[in-house]
Amino acid sequence: MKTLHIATRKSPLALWQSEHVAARLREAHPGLEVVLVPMSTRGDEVLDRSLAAIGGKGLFLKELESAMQRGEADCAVHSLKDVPMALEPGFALPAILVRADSADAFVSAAHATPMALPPGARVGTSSLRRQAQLRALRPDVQPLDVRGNVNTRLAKLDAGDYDAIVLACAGLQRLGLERRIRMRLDAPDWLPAPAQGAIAVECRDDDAGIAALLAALDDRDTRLCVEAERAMNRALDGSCHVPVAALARLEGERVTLHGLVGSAADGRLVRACGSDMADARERLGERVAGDLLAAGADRLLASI
Ligand SMILES: NCc1[nH]cc(CCC(=O)O)c1CC(=O)O
Repeated sequence: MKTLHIATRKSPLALWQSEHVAARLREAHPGLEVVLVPMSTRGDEVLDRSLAAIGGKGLFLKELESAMQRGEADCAVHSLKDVPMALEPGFALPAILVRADSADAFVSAAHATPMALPPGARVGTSSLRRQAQLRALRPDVQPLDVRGNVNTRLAKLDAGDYDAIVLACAGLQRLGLERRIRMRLDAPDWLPAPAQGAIAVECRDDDAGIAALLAALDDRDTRLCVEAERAMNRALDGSCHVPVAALARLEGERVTLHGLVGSAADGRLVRACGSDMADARERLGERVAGDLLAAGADRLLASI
């Protein structure tokens, strides 16, 4: 086989994840040459506006997808939580790697937990999902935007711009920064982004040879869980643009899914939970989404 080219973003976390995929591919296919093709995306370059304002999650993928269409790359590595619920036509995700830590992390030098923050504390997170859950716990703290990669956000915390920030445990662990985690924010009380902690590999859907190579890295248990989470998110996307969080767990052949939608403005949260056989994971996701809407997620949207 020729050399496999992996398109990747250039942030330290993106490069770690792509090197990880490259190493797993070399193990799975001895003799296969794998190289990275690092590139910049609009989501990385435009840092002065919120992601929602410049076009959403898809911005991290577009340049990588164009490289695959031009034949400059065979596949691209993503954090699955940054991949839109509807993939661009012509692309597929043949590999979802075994999930790392899915939890969010509370990061602060001075304060051990969100409850220990002083009144009015400044907490850096641009994620409306994290802002809503923070305000539910501590209505008095001020969530403030912080864009940029993980290292940039930590540098802003260290410079005193914030009293604390919230990041994904998985990103900190991959970068060797696990010591920065003061407290894990665990499910079901605090829920992460759908598919947080899972790495996915994308390729063109007409490239059966590449898809077969990548499929060697696919982890069935992770896929079953993230498909339930993403089905829930997809079902809500049509009806509301509010922060969504979800986490599914597999026990035997049963998937249990916790979901919530929230308001970043006032910290109201609506929660739902359900469980079903793994085969019915997408219907489970849709059912939990329906329960969230029935429990008030629709009214929450109307009041925003
Ligand atoms: N939004 C950026 C992003 N995308 C994926 C991760 C973490 C790694 C993962 O979820 O697999 C992060 C950083 C963060 O949220 O702290």
